[in-house]
Amino acid sequence: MGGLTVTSSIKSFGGTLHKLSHDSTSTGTKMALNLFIPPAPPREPIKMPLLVYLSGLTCTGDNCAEKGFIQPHAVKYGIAVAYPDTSPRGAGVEGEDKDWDFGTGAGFYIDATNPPYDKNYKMYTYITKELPALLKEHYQEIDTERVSLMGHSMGGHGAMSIYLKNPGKYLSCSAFAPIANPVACPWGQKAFTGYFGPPPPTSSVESPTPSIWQQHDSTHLIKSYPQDTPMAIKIDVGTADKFYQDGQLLVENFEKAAREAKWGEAYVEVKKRDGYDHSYYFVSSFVKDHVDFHATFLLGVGQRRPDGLVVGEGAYQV
Ligand SMILES: N[C@@H](CCC(=O)N[C@@H](CS)C(=O)NCC(=O)O)C(=O)O
Repeated sequence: MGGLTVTSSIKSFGGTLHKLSHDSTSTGTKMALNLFIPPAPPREPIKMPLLVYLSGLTCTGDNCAEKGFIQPHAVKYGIAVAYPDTSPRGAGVEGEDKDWDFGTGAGFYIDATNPPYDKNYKMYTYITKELPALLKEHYQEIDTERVSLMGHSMGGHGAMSIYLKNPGKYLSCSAFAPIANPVACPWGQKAFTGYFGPPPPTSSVESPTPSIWQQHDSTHLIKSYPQDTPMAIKIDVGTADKFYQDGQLLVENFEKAAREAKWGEAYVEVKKRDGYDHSYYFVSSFVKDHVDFHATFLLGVGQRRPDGLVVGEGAYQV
């Protein structure tokens, strides 16, 4: 895993944003990472939980740190926030810098299996294994067992697919304008072809074994998510989002699959936001709702959902 370099530490909303860099064993490259730590571990010896924010196409960990405004809400609850990068950078893979929606800045939070991307494009392992281990080693005040996922666009796909692929591991999941059905949209099809190889053959009979494409598609994953496992997903999408209008997000396909799998609104909440676009003006407008939602699960403030589901056993009170 290697050491961690603190490039700078910047005070923000009473907490500190640490700009970090480390040599990644998953990607074989140096990875940059932002980590926001609220003012003080508020309730020692209880550690602070972690919210991981996954960014969209072309982003680094800086976009949301600079204009997502999660920090004041994270300070209120005493939650640490990690903002990882969206891909390896400078891996030297041929073609990785050709397009803005594939390769550099577009890692899709999967482990590529298709050469030449299969050596470095291992963002799934990076987010699920290396990142928590790194933070556990270097930031003892963070509880890497209490983690929730949040993301935007490609990062919404990352948050949802990682949540659904690991039932019960993450406490909650939320997404702004997620790529919710990548196997069926141009962005996802391009990325999955490059990272996994050609699309799986289509058949009128649903195969019992999901293809590698389906194994990373939230709309497919929710169909087999175990009914006896906690489920907490919150999604917002703007009606003036051009990518939504162009069929890149397909949130309605995910919502339909969720309802067909009997997950009602108390478990999978989807809100259409009238007139909002795809940008951080949209993300920052609803970020408070998302952090409030995650705090319910991360801190166990003892809320009971309308369906009777008790969320978060009171670790401590806000
Ligand atoms: N470069 C693309 C847009 C990419 C884009 O909108 N990326 C979103 C995530 S999918 C984003 O957050 N961009 C960075 C920003 O707004 O700060 C274009 O020109 O159409």
